[in-house]
Amino acid sequence: MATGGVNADLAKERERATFDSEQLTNFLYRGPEKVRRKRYLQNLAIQDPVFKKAPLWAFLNREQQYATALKKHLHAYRRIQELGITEPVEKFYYREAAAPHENSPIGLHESMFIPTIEKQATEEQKRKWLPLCHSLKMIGTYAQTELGHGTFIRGLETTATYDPVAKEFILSTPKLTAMKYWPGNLGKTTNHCLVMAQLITKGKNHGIHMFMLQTRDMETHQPLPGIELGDIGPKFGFFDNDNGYMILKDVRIPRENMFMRYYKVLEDGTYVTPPGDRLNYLSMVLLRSAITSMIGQHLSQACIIAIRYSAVRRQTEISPGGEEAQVLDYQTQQYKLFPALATSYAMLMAGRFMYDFYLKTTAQIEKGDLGTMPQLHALSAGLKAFSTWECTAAIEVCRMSCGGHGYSHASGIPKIYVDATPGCTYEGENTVMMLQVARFLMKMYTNLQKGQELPSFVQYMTKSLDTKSCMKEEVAPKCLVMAYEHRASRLIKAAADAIQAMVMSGSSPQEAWNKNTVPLTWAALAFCHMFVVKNFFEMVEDAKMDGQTKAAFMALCKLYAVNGVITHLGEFIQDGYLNNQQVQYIQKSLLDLLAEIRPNAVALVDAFDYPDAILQSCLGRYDGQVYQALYDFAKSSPLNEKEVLDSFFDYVKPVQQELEAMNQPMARL
Ligand SMILES: CCCCCCCCCCCCCCCCCCCCCC(=O)SCCNC(=O)CCNC(=O)[C@H](O)C(C)(C)COP(=O)(O)OP(=O)(O)OC[C@H]1O[C@@H](n2cnc3c(N)ncnc32)[C@H](O)[C@@H]1OP(=O)(O)O
Ligand SMILES: Cc1cc2nc3c(=O)[nH]c(=O)nc-3n(C[C@H](O)[C@H](O)[C@H](O)COP(=O)(O)OP(=O)(O)OC[C@H]3O[C@@H](n4cnc5c(N)ncnc54)[C@H](O)[C@@H]3O)c2cc1C
Repeated sequence: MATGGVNADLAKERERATFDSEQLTNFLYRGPEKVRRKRYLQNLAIQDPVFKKAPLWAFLNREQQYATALKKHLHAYRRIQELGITEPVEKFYYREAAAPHENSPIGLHESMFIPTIEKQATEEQKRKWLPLCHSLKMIGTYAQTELGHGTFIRGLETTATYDPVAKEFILSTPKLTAMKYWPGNLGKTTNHCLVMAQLITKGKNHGIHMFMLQTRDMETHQPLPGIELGDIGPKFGFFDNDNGYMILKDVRIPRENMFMRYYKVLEDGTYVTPPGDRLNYLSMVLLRSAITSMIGQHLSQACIIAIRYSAVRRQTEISPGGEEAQVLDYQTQQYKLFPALATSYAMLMAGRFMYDFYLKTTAQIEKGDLGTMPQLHALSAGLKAFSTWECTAAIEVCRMSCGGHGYSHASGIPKIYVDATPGCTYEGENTVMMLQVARFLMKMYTNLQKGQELPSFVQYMTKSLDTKSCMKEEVAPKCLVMAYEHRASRLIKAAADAIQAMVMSGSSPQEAWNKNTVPLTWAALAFCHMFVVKNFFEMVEDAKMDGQTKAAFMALCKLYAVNGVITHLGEFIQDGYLNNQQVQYIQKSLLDLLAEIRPNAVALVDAFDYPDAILQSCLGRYDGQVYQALYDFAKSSPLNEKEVLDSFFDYVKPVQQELEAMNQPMARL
C-alpha cells in the first residue's frame, strides 16, 4: 500500500513550469537572505520536540485544544526570547511553525495589549508595566466589546468614575448589556486587561478611554474581588481561545491606571485632552493594518492545498476511453482556483503596502503630526474589510474545489476557513468599516468640488467621467487600472449626488446618508478594489526578478484585474464606459489567462514556501501522496482505537433487541 517519492503528476507540473518558483519566493519574503532566515526559524520550531510531540488539534476536545495551544505558545514565547528574535515578522514565522493553525491564547497579549501600552501609556507606565508583560507576570488582553455594543464604541456602557478624594477610578458594569463580552483570552488565560470605559469626572462624561485593570491574582490566578469572569463557550472557530465575559462591581483602580499619554485626568479630576481626536482608537488601526497580510496568507495556504490536490486528483475521461484527466485541466476548475490564487497574491501585496503605510504614518503621529490619520484610518478600515471578504469567500471556493475530501479536517481547509472568517467581524465589522471609508470618500468629493487638493491615492477622482475605455484586443494593464478608477469615481459621484439631491429637497444630512448607505458601500468597495488592483500592478512592475518570473507573476495580476471586471461587470458598463466589443475582449482575455497560468499553477503555489509541517494537510502535501495520507489520517481517528465501541452495547444492542421483540408476530397480538 505504501507509495514513495513525489507523485508523478506533481513532479511533471514542477518540470513544466516556465519560471523558477524560488525567485518568486524571494520576492514575496523580501529577498533571499530573509527567505533563508525564515526557513531557519521555521525549521527550528518544526524540529523542537515540544512542538513535534503534540497531537493534531483535530482529534482533541476543546479543553485539550486550549491546553495544547497554550503549552505550545508559551514554549514558543520562551524560545523566541532565548533565541533573541525581536522582529515582529520573524516572531510570526517562528510561532506559525511552532503551532500551525492553533490560535494563541496569549495572542492578544502580544498583538494588542503590549502594543497599546507601547503606544498609549506614559513613560512611567511603560517602565512599570512592560517588564512585567515581557516576563508574563502580567498577561493581558483588550477588553472593549460588550454584550450590547461592539461596533458603536461611543455607546459602550462600562463606566470609569473618578473619585478625587481617593484618587481612584471606580469601574462598573451598570447593566447586563454593559458586560464585556468577546475579548480574546479574557475568560481564563489573562490576569490583566485594558478596559475601554466611559470616563466620568467632575460629573461630566468625556467618552471612552482606556484603563489598566488587574483581573486575577498574579500568584493564585483567582479572579479579584468585584470581578466576575469566564469563557463565553464554543464558537464557529478559534476553538482553542477563551474569548471571555466580565462583570465589574465597582472595582477601584488607582488614577495612574488610566492610559495617560494623550488623554489625562489630573489629581483634582480635571480632564485634559490631546491635540488630536480618536487617538485611543490606534490599537484597532494597528491590527486592521496587519489583517490584510494575515488573511492573504490564510488564502495562500488554501490555494496550495487545492491546487496541488487538483494536480494529483484525476476524475473522468475527457475523451471516451482516454486517460482520466487531472481535475486541474478542467477549465471550470481553473476558473475556481486561479482567481483565488490571484486574490491571495493581490492581498499579500496590498497587505505589504498597508503595513508599510501604517509604520510610516504612526512614526509621523509619534512626532505629533496627525495630518495623515484620516487616510490611515480609511485605508486600514477599507483594506481590512475588502481583503477579509474576498479571501474568506475564496477559501470556501478552494474547499469546495477539493470535492468531498475538502470537507474533511484532513484537508486542512475547514480550519483555515473558520479561523479566517471572523476577520470579517472582529476589529470592526466589515460593512461598518466600508461606511467609514465612504465617509472619507464623501469628504474627498466635497474637497474636490471646493477645488482643494486631494491625497495621491484619490487623485483620479479629478479625471472627467465622460471618457470611454482605451481597452483593445490586447488587454493592457493601463486600461484595466483606468477602468477601475472610472468605476470608483463614478460610484463615488453617484452616492455623493444622491445624498446632495436629498439634502437639497429638504432631508437632513443624516437622513440622506442613511437612505444611501447601500450605494455608499458600493462606492467604498469600488475604491478598495481599485486600490488593490493598482497596487498589485505597481508592485509587479517594480519587482526585481527575471523576465520569466515576472511574466508568470504578471499573468496572475492581470487575471485578478480581468476577473474583477467580469464579476462586477454591471458597474463597469452601466454608463457605457466599456462597450460590448471591449467586454468580449476582456472575457477572452480571462480564458487566455487561465490557459497561460495553467502550466505554472503548482510553481505559483510552491512559491508561498509553506512546509508540510505548517500546512498540516493530507491534500496539500508537497509530495502529492494524498491517498496514503488520507488513509493514515482516517486510521488515527480516536473512534478507531477500539474495534467495537461501548456505545454499540449501550445503545444499538438494546434498541435492536426492543425492536426485535416488538416485531415478533406474538408481540403484535
Ligand atoms: C509574506 C509575509 C508577511 C508576514 C505578515 C505578518 C502577519 C502579521 C500577523 C498579524 C497578527 C494579527 C493577529 C490577528 C488575530 C486576531 C485576534 C482577534 C482580535 C480582535 C480584537 C477586536 O475585535 S477588538 C474590538 C474592535 N472593535 C472595533 O473595531 C469597533 C469598530 N468601531 C469603531 O471603530 C468605531 O465605533 C467607528 C465605527 C470607527 C465609529 O467611531 P466613532 O463613532 O467614534 O466615529 P464617527 O463614525 O462618528 O466618526 C467621527 C470621526 O472620527 C474618525 N475616525 C473614526 N475612527 C477613526 C480612527 N480609528 N482613526 C482616525 N479617525 C477615526 C472618522 O473618520 C470621522 O472623521 P470625520 O468627522 O473627519 O469625518
Ligand atoms: C473571534 C472574535 C474575536 C474577538 N476578539 C475581541 C477582542 O479581543 N476584544 C474585543 O473588545 N472584542 C473582540 N471581538 C468582538 C468584535 O470586535 C465585535 O464583534 C465586532 O466589533 C462587531 O461588533 P458587534 O458584534 O457588536 O456587531 P454588530 O455591530 O451588532 O453587527 C451586527 C450587524 O449590524 C450591522 N451594523 C451595526 N452597526 C451598523 C451601522 N452603523 N451601519 C450599518 N450596519 C451596522 C453590521 O454590519 C452587522 O451586520 C471579537 C469577535 C470575534 C468574533
